[in-house]
Amino acid sequence: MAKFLIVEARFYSHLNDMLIEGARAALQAAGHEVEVVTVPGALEVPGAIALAAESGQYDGFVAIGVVIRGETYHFEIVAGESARAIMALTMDGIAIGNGIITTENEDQAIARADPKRKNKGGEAAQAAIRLLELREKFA
Ligand SMILES: Nc1c(NC[C@H](O)[C@H](O)[C@H](O)CO)[nH]c(=O)[nH]c1=O
Ligand SMILES: CC(=O)[C@@H](O)COP(=O)(O)O
Repeated sequence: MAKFLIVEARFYSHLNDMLIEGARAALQAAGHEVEVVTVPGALEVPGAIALAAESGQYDGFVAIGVVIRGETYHFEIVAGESARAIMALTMDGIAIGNGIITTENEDQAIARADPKRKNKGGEAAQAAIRLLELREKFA
């Protein structure tokens, strides 16, 4: 059994609830322990994961959040920079699944957050589980 931390950017609560449901189900089905912490937005997720990884208390991480395009360039910054920073942490050997969905509108986000539809939360959890397996295989 491993210990996973879900770091959620709670910008759209109802969508996060679905993403977390999917992620938690996948992690628990694989026999892992799950904790959840909350940050304001997707830009804070990589930093929170870095802090938690430094603590040595967790084996893997799932980033959860929703970024929906608005009127300005800020979508590109929030979506792109959170993904880039999470990828950089992954390249440092931290097992992270990225479940921060980035969409043009809420309908697209609902389809991807719903565990009974595209289940992107569960998908991200499976990715984190696999990366942890590989880290242990290559250790
Ligand atoms: N617009 C969205 C944000 N914006 C907030 C940023 O993530 C960040 O919290 C703020 O800039 C303070 O540093 N965050 C999301 O997760 N989703 C959005 O749609
Ligand atoms: C993704 C965002 O930053 C977005 O929610 C903000 O909307 P806007 O670009 O209209 O300020």
